[in-house]
Amino acid sequence: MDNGPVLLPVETAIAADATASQMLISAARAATLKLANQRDAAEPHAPVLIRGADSFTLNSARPIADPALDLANPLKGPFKAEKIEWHSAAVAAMELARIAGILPAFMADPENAGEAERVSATDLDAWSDTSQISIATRARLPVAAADDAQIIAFRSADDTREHVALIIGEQDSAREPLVRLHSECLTGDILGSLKCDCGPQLDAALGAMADEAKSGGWGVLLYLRQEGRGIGLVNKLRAYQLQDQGFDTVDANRRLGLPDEARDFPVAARMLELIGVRSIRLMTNNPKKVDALTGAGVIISERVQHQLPDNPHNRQYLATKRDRSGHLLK
Ligand SMILES: Nc1nc2c(ncn2[C@@H]2O[C@H](COP(=O)(O)OP(=O)(O)OP(=O)(O)O)[C@@H](O)[C@H]2O)c(=O)[nH]1
Ligand SMILES: [Zn+2]
Repeated sequence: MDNGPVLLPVETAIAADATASQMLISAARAATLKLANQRDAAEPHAPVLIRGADSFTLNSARPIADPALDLANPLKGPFKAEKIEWHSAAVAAMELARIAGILPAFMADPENAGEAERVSATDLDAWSDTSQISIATRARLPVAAADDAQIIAFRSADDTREHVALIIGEQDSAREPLVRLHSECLTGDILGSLKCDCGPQLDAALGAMADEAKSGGWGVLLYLRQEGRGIGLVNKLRAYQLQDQGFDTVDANRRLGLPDEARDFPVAARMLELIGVRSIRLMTNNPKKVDALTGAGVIISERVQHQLPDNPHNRQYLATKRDRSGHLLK
């Protein structure tokens, strides 16, 4: 890392013989490891540098990195937290781990780790620069909800995630479209998971847009490749495992040392801009989506409630949305 040491990600490292005297982990993880001088766990995604009595190996680092393994591996220690002289590099490393969808844990300045690839904290700025996003292609796409839909795919130079928009009905600049920002949820969208409300919300949004199109209006579904609110599929499933141990959605993410909300909504604003949409009616119960889009220059003339019936498996998830994440749910 520019202005910092070589950092070896514990989850994906293949250098079996690597050892290091220090590890970079999240403040949340440091709090769980009961470090005396840990950073304030109020910012669970913040970096903390730790040293143990012995050098870390990949085998000993893994249970330190992964809270989902805590029940099976009573933790070793003690560890002590040390001052980080390369703080901005450490913050960037935590963010890179989130974007890569891996556990935010690294061996610092490892031996026998092989060749390192140089990265810089400013690489992250290029990654989140929405002006890099452009329309890659469009095609007619008949879907179950509407057989005259059109799909638009987007690409960005520094981001491999391919976001898409589905346009239902005839685009009409004189009329505000009904818009839904849907964040990827493989478990809910594809497998019919009952743990969340994503699948029914997606179907209902497409249905509402089809109804709108029948009465001369139109709709835009933005399908954002920000699985698990931006922490990735594997980390979301780790959070599910922690939820089964009793943590709610917010605390499960935080315990993993990840933000409970890490989606970047400016991406959605840029997609709307590229389609030629400035003013919308937004289907959501989440006031933070409204604020984030408004902040990115989209005019929201109306928030359309988008609440679906609950089930015994997602009742707690929805209650957490309402009680801890500020969703306007009845
Ligand atoms: N980390 C994490 N992500 C989850 C969990 N359950 C669902 N998700 C993700 O949450 C995202 C869905 O959120 P959305 O339906 O867009 O909505 P929202 O911000 O809650 O608000 P609405 O617009 O009102 O639906 C998807 O990316 C899911 O993968 C969970 O338990 N943990
Ligand atoms: Zn879901």
